[in-house]
Amino acid sequence: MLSEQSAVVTGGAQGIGLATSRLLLQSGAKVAIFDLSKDKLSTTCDELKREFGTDRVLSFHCDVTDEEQVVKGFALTKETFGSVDILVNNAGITSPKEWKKTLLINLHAPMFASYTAMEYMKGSSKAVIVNVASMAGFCAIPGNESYSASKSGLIAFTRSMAQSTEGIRFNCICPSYTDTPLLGEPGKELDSTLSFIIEKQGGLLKPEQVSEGIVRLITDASLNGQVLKLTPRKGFHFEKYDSFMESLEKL
Ligand SMILES: NC(=O)C1=CN([C@@H]2O[C@H](COP(=O)(O)OP(=O)(O)OC[C@H]3O[C@@H](n4cnc5c(N)ncnc54)[C@H](O)[C@@H]3O)[C@@H](O)[C@H]2O)C=CC1
Ligand SMILES: CCCCCC(=O)/C=C/C=C\C/C=C\C/C=C\CCCC(=O)O
Repeated sequence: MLSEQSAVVTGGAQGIGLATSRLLLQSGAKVAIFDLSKDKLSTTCDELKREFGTDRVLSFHCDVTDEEQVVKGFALTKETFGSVDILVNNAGITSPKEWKKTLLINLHAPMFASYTAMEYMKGSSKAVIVNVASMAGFCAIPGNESYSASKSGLIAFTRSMAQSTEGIRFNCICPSYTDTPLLGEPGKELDSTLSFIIEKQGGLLKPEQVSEGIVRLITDASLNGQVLKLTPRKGFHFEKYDSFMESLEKL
């Protein structure tokens, strides 16, 4: 399905990014993983190389907020795989006290990576960028304003780019709480408020469910500017929007 295509997945060393990298590889793509955690990146990429072949996996250690490193990563991906066709902006953090860092990683970095990728995607007939936002972009989390704002911003960025960019599709996915290390150390009991919230949402999603949605947004060429929500109760459902012109008429 995705053979001859090459993808960059940021934050692909674990969680949703790892599930996405694996599904992309299973679908035939070559995958470059950009991640900050040297150890996890190395363990994950070794495992994926054993499973899918050394020539289909590229490991790139970087901080997505370091613009110079990100440009190097795209250049290396193009040099190694011959093209850059797919970008999944997945790396993200939640850290209520570090609001500037949260905005830098969750919003500024995906925007910079998208602008950079667009340069490397020239000549690709299948170029697509998927941003991993969150239901927090719709349901603002009390006390976690930087996270919620970063995800609302990422949704707006995606929709705006989709309307103004020729030849590259932009979509985003908005999962609710998903079972990954982002929510707490694996194996450790979750914080009681978080456990209560997760019970309210109907349980946790699995990273593999989210990756299925991401790959759908990549492979279905009819999808552009789409915001795909995913929750335990409703499953996949697209947010419905008026066009910009229709919105103006309703102001
Ligand atoms: N787990 C959840 O409940 C949900 C997560 N999301 C979003 O999904 C995305 C992935 O999250 P998870 O897999 O849950 O998180 P995770 O914490 O399990 O994985 C995030 C990965 O990103 C990497 N990373 C973090 N900062 C980085 C940086 N500055 N540069 C490069 N790599 C960096 C980490 O090393 C890690 O490998 C995030 O954008 C998150 O906001 C969205 C909805 C729900
Ligand atoms: C419905 C929103 C789903 C957002 C899921 C997501 O993207 C991941 C977020 C990760 C962490 C949020 C952390 C903690 C939330 C815990 C407490 C909120 C406090 C609520 C309150 O005090 O009322």
